[in-house]
Amino acid sequence: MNNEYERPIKLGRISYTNAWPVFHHFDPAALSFPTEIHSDMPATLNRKLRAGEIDMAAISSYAYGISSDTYYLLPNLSVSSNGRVQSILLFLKSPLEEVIHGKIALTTTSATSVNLLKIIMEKFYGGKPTYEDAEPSLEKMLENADAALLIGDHAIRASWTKHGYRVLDLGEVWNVWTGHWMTYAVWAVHKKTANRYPDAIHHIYEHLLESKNKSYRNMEPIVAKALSQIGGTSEYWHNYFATLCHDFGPEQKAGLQLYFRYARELGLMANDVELLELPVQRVIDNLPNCR
Ligand SMILES: C=C(OC1C=C(C(=O)O)C=C[C@H]1O)C(=O)O
Repeated sequence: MNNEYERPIKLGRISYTNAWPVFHHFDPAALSFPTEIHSDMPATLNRKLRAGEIDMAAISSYAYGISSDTYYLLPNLSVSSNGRVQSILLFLKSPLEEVIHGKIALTTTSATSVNLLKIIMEKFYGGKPTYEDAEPSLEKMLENADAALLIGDHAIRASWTKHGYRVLDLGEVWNVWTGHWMTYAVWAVHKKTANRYPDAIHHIYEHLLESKNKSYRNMEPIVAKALSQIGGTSEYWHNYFATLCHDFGPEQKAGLQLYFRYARELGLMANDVELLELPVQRVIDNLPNCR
């Protein structure tokens, strides 16, 4: 162990497939200092990062927004889409006109999408539904709700069942109403950790970016892993990873700032957000992957 570090750096990894292209080739053993990976659902990583139980993580963009003063963003990393995302889905048991004044069950794994849903329901559709947190299980959620929001692999698996419900893709609704990209997750690091261990944090960042670049040069290993762990078809996964974007450039930032503005207007968020990025020690090549 390098004596400069009194403790391991703790890195949170989203357990859903949407983050795999960034993490797949990331190997903590290749680093010259101890790094621990904490895999979890986004909402859990949001809480752990906020509490300082981990140092850096992929978290919900909403969770970044409400605590942006304590974090740096890792440049050029996000989970975004320009339209359909395929894994942020509202399943409608009742007609949309009823849902917007009815009851919606919300997965406990999300923060960005639950607030995106509120923006869509209240600002775009002029509704005022009631919301209820629920474990991510479609049939259970719909037992006493008019609609259910699922994200990530829970949404993907549910979309493959013969459920018979109408489905809204929130990435698509957002894009139709705003014309913007939507960013669901970002990579954040505590400023105090980054200031204390700048070399370590920069190194981890470099490895994450290299992992992403490698994934985008060849998505096959990630598709194969998704097939064996989740199921589905090779075509489905190639299409899913092509739909997502893992960069965080001007277009993604503009979409996210609009989301933050709408969240503030609805009282879902109190503060303005400055997207402050980790100062990089040297320029690292990024293989652009957003279309
Ligand atoms: C595209 C997705 O992005 C995500 C959505 C998140 C949220 O709603 O808080 C958080 C992280 C990502 O998992 C997804 O989960 O399907």
